[in-house]
Amino acid sequence: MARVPLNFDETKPNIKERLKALGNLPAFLREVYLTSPALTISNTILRLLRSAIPISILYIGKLIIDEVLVLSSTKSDNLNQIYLLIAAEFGLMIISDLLSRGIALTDSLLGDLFANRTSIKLMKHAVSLDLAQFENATFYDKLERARQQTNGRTALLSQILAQGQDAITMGLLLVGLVTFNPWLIVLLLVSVIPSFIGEWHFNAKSYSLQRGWTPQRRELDYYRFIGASDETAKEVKLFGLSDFIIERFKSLSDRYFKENKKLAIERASWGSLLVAIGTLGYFGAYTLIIVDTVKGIVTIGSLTFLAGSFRQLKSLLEGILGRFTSISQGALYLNDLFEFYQIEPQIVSPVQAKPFPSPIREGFNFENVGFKYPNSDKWANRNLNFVLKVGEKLALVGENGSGKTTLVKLLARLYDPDEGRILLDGVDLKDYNLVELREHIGVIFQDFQKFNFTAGDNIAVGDIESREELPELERAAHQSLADTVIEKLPLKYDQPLGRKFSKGIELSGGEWQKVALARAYLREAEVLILDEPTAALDARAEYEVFRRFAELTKGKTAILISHRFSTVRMADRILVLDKGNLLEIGTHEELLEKNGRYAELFYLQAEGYK
Ligand SMILES: Nc1ncnc2c1ncn2[C@@H]1O[C@H](COP(=O)(O)OP(=O)(O)OP(=O)(O)O)[C@@H](O)[C@H]1O
Repeated sequence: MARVPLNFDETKPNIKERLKALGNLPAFLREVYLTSPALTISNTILRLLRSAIPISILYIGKLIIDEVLVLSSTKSDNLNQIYLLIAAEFGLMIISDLLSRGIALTDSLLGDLFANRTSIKLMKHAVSLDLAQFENATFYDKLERARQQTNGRTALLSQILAQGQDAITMGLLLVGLVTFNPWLIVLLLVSVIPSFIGEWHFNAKSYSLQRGWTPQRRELDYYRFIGASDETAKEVKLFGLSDFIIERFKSLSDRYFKENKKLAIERASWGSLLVAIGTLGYFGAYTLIIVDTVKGIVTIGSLTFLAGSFRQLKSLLEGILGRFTSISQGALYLNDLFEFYQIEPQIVSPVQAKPFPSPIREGFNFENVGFKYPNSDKWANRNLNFVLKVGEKLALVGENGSGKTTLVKLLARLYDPDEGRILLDGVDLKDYNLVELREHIGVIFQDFQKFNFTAGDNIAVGDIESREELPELERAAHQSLADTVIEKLPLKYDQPLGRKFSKGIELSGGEWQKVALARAYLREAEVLILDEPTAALDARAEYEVFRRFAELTKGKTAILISHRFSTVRMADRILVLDKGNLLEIGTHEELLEKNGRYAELFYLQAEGYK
């Protein structure tokens, strides 16, 4: 979707920039049309028809009054013409109501569909972006503002369509007015322009305020969430954090309220003054029409027609100008949405991507790999040189923060190295098809997601294509010991897990871990990565998991991260990381013999168990 580039301080757009943002509207309308061509066309036709109603009603009203005057002055009792006109007026009223309802209906249907379509597009785009982009606060501000656009823009749509409709109605009324007295146009402008200028000015201020407050609004949402959520309730209660969180929420929301209040008061005061000026213009026009009637320049019927037209024109013009400012404000908000769509992922498949080498022949080769997180100056991994042979089980060991998880994130191309490269069968990982690469690597992270889905779906997320294949799910559950957990659930594989929705059952940490582990087994991946998969398991379960792991991953390449040496020693080789650097690598025996860090940590833990 095209977007008008805005090179300015976007929190304080000036008039030119705001007009420029209107350039977003064609792209927006195109999106609306694509949402439902049938509804968009129906809505447009209904509005076109509806726009001719006001002048028709007014004109028939004029004809009725003139006819009444003729009849009463000639003392005629032939009322046929009058009855016909009244019937026509009645018919128009009914049609007008039907059209308005049709417009409201198509508006709301189109609005709902558009909001859904935008939400889906937003989710699709968000998931295509890099993890690195999610680690940036500015990105979250953009995402937040874009998300607001999904519902907020429904109103914009009705406004744009109503604008077109009112413009046509106004054009027709204006023709009538000009025919009688061109001066009325000048008075009309005097009666609406002052309040338009006021609206324009205050809408700009309100936009700046809203936009400038995006980070704080996110913060408020965060306090609202941690202050009242099942995920945080335990700690909030035990640590007695409620008052602390409420106080932070209160002080921030009070500041927001004060700023909003100041603007609202300013707006109301100026608004009253500007409307008074406008009313003066309105009464000027009214006087002019009355004087013309008294002088006999126009008929009494025309007096009612003109006064009615003028009143309607005034409110239409006010509506159009007022709406114009909110449409231009809406167009500025659209920038946020289109800007979000324009964020491009950096980690992508190359144009001529190589297929994943299935089966892998040699393995991975880390060549001087270094990586810093985007928001950090510290190397999370540096100078990594080692080979992970196909079929090998490699354990990663190291203190907290030594770079173990980062290493596997690089392997799965969640990030790309800043230095050096990772080769798979002699080819840079970046040259492979990204989707295939991720399909062939099964990773279970220590902070795996506990989805509030059914137990079956919680396993199926490992390979969502096999969601309907119960035997496959059962196989994976058996391999990861999750079957013992699921057997005890009343609804078995159909049991909703988590507490967010009704009928949901919460599992213990270890039970969740078994379910998550099944995801890795479900996916027939050639490379399996388990990042502290057993941290929450009891000793017996851990032993059993690893006995099976060794069997199940025969011939597969696997990486295992663990702080438990009983687990680690089952690996073919062990890589010890220290502050992101490779300190030692070798078999359990070799490293013990070396008597370095591994041996030190191993004996330290063994000591603890004595
Ligand atoms: N998303 C991130 N943004 C910035 N820095 C990060 C991020 N994730 C990790 N780090 C930093 O990178 C370093 C390595 O982290 P990593 O998660 O790889 O360690 P780890 O060895 O897996 O630790 P643990 O044993 O605690 O799981 C740490 O210093 C950490 O603070």
